[in-house]
Amino acid sequence: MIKIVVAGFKGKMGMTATKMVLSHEGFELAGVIDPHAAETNLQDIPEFHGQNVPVFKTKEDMAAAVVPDVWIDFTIPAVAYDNVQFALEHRISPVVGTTGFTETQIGELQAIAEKNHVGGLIAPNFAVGAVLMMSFAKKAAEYFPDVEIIELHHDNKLDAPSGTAIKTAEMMAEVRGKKQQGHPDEKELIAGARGADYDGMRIHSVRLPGLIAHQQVQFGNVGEGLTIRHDSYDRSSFMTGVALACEKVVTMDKLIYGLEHLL
Ligand SMILES: NC(=O)C1=CN([C@@H]2O[C@H](COP(=O)(O)OP(=O)(O)OC[C@H]3O[C@@H](n4cnc5c(N)ncnc54)[C@H](O)[C@@H]3O)[C@@H](O)[C@H]2O)C=CC1
Ligand SMILES: O=C(O)C1=N[C@H](C(=O)O)C[C@H](O)C1
Repeated sequence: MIKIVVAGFKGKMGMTATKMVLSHEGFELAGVIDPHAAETNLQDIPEFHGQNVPVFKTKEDMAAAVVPDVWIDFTIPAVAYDNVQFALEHRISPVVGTTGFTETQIGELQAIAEKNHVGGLIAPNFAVGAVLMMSFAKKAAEYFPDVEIIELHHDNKLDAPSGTAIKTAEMMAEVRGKKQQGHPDEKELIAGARGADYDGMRIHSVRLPGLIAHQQVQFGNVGEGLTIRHDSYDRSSFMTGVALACEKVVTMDKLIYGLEHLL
C-alpha cells in the first residue's frame, strides 16, 4: 500500500484527488491538509462518512502524526514551493499539480530531491490528452515557427499564463527557430492586446465562468493553418496521471518536471 497525503484537499482539485486516493486499491489515504478545514477527521464531512482519515491544518501537524510515502499537492502558487521543499526534506515523494513555479525554483527543488535521494514529479498538467497536445505542438513547431497559444480557464484561477501554456512554450522553444510573432512595427493600442511574450511566441489567457481547462495551440503558415486543441471538461481528466505518478515516484530518486517523462 502506498500511503498518501493530499495537501489542498478542500479545493477543487484536492477534493477530486482525495476521492481518487480513497477509491484506488493500491493507495491508503494517510491524511489530508488544508488551512481552511474546519473538521479534524474526514468522516465529519457527510460525503466521506465512514472514512477515518485525520485532517490537518498545517504540514507540521501532519508530519508529527503520520509517515506518508507520497505528498499530492494541489494548493496555491504562494505555498507550493515551501510544501515541496518540506516534503522532500521529510523524504516524502511529492506529486505536484500546483502551478506557478519558476524555472529557478524547479532547479532548486531538483537539487534538494537529489541530495535527499527522493523521487517526485511536478506536472503542470496531469491529463494524458494535454500531454499529447504539448507533444504534438512541439513536433509542429519544428516546421511552423509562427504560433500563438490561447489558454482558457475558469475565472477562479490565480496564475496567468497557465502552467500548461508555459510548459508548451518551453517545449516548442527547444525546437522552434527564433522568431518574433507578428509585424515588427506592430503597436499595442491597449496594453496587453498581443498577449504575453515567451521567446517571441504570444500567449493569451482567457478567464470565464463555465470553463474548466482548455488550450489551443494555433500555427499559421503560407496558405494553411494548424490548430491543436485540448479540453478538460471535468477534473477527473487529471486523475489517471495523478494515480500513475503516485505509483512511479516511490520507485524514483529524482524530481522530474512534466508527466511526459513517466508515460
Ligand atoms: N497539474 C494539473 O493537472 C492541474 C493543476 N491545477 C493547479 O492546482 C492548483 C489548485 O487548483 P484548484 O484546486 O482549482 O484550486 P482551489 O483554489 O480550488 O484549491 C486550493 C486549495 O489549497 C488550499 N491551501 C492553501 N494554502 C494551503 C497550504 N499551505 N496547505 C494546504 N492547502 C492549502 C486552499 O485552502 C484551497 O482549498 C492550482 O495551482 C491549479 O493551477 C489544477 C488543475 C489541474
Ligand atoms: O487552474 C487550473 O484549473 C489548471 N491549472 C493547470 C495549469 O495552470 O496549466 C492545469 C490545467 O490547465 C488546470
